[in-house]
Amino acid sequence: MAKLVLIRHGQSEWNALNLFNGWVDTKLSEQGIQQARKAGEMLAAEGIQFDQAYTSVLTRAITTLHLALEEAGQLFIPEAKSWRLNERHYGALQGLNKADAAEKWGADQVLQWRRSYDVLPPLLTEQTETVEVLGKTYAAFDRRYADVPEGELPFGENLKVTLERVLPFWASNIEADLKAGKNVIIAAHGNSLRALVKHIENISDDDILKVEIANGQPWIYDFDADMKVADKKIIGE
Ligand SMILES: O=C(O)[C@@H](CO)OP(=O)(O)O
Repeated sequence: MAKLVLIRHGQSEWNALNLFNGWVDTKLSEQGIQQARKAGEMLAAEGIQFDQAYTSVLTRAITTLHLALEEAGQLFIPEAKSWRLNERHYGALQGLNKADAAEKWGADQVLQWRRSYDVLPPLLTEQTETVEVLGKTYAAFDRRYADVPEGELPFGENLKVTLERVLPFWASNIEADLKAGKNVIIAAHGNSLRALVKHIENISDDDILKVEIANGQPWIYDFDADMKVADKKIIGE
């Protein structure tokens, strides 16, 4: 039986400010750092021995993985990073305050953008766009995306599109490891993990709207030999 642990990164500086984050590369807040360490302690208490780690190319997820594995005494395991595990790309909403957006466009529209399966956010138009927040300029894209296949670089995604770009990596790496009996840990993001959870648990397009994944709370799945979920628990709730 192989185990899969999903961890959403600890609170980011932009989560704390209630800003749309998406692909903007923000850091963990102090609280986020503590949440990541706590997740590692809880995983150590579970006694899980990991064989492989995966994360996105965004700092908040990578840092969370490293802090958690350090606490669990398993920083030595192999790790791979992929843009396919990045947060859903929030398009032109990136850097905006979520409460301000709800006032401007209405709470229901913002809920659809944030949680629906197939409503797209307003899209970016140029690869060179930047986001200005509190006097700092953030690039929408940089050289870490140089290997993204032609035409696949997103300018804004809904959960459906996010799932479509996560799935090839799931099949080629994560599922392949689990089938080989390896225990896998993934540190990623609220919406890239919601997409994975939808796939793993076969959740309907409507019901996925209600699924929330909290910062730093590990979701632990046990898979049987046929890749069916034999057990699932969320720790630290
Ligand atoms: O801002 C974001 O990128 C995500 C996750 O932090 O936000 P939301 O929960 O609104 O999808």
